[in-house]
Amino acid sequence: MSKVPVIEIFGPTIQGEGMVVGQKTMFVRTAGCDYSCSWCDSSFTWDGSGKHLIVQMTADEIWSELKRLGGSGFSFVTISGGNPALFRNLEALIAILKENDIKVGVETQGSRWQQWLYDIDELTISPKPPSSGMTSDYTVLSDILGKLQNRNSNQHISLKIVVFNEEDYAYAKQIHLRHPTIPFYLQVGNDDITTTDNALLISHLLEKYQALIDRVIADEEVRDVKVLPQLHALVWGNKRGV
Ligand SMILES: C[S@@+](CC[C@H](N)C(=O)[O-])C[C@H]1O[C@@H](n2cnc3c(N)ncnc32)[C@H](O)[C@@H]1O
Ligand SMILES: Nc1nc2[nH]cc(C(=O)O)c2c(=O)[nH]1
Ligand code: SF4
Ligand SMILES: [Mg+2]
Repeated sequence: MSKVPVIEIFGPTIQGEGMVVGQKTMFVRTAGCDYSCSWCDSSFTWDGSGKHLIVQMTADEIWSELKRLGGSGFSFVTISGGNPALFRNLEALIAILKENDIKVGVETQGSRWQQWLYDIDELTISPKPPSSGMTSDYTVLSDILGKLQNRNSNQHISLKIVVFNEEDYAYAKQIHLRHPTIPFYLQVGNDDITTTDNALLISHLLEKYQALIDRVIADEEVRDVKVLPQLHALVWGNKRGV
């Protein structure tokens, strides 16, 4: 049976970001990314520092681990990474989750296409702004968004862009204006991804959140937008596996 490199499986926790923020969910995090964002809060998935944690797993093995950790106490699984869209083989896991009436969320940056993206219930596409150091391939992004437009109405897609500065804001706005019908989320960038001083981090992130809200309030051209912090960072700081 085909395998996928998994670096962590955890939960139940809550989805801390984006369109289903607050949702009780399990997480499956794949290893490896085609990007290397300067501020990636999950760089251990691709920079070698988490190499010893990577396990090649079949879909059945992943499902068993999800049940071992979550028992019968979950109905939602979020697949993140790294970039999970690097792996065609995830189709087997998604099939098992569907068979068991589990809703599936995916976090990906919109740089790679997979057929199984058609089957995701809550799909977050998160193109990367200039501060990441990455450059977006707009052709690939538009192609992916175009393909996903006609899925059935109980499947949802959103664009979620992390903002660290004014240039990032301009980038996010441009993406939104190119794809005005896709639900648009702005997320506060965490610029201190190593601190263990939660009180300091949380007050800092709340200040950043306020600044991002103020930016949106002042912008008459950006109307249909949701502005969110990373809720998990406000609750647990930079802790991993939550
Ligand atoms: C770690 S990524 C994994 C999935 C996929 N590679 C992606 O970037 O969408 C999950 C989410 O965390 C966001 N993220 C990563 N580092 C962050 C940071 N320092 N502050 C805020 N959000 C961050 C990403 O933009 C993405 O939306
Ligand atoms: N609670 C929680 N919510 C999250 N939303 C997106 C995450 C990610 O790293 O992809 C994440 C995460 O790592 N934890
Ligand atoms: S695309 Fe996602 S996982 Fe990859 S480096 Fe950027 S934030 Fe990290
Ligand atoms: Mg994260």
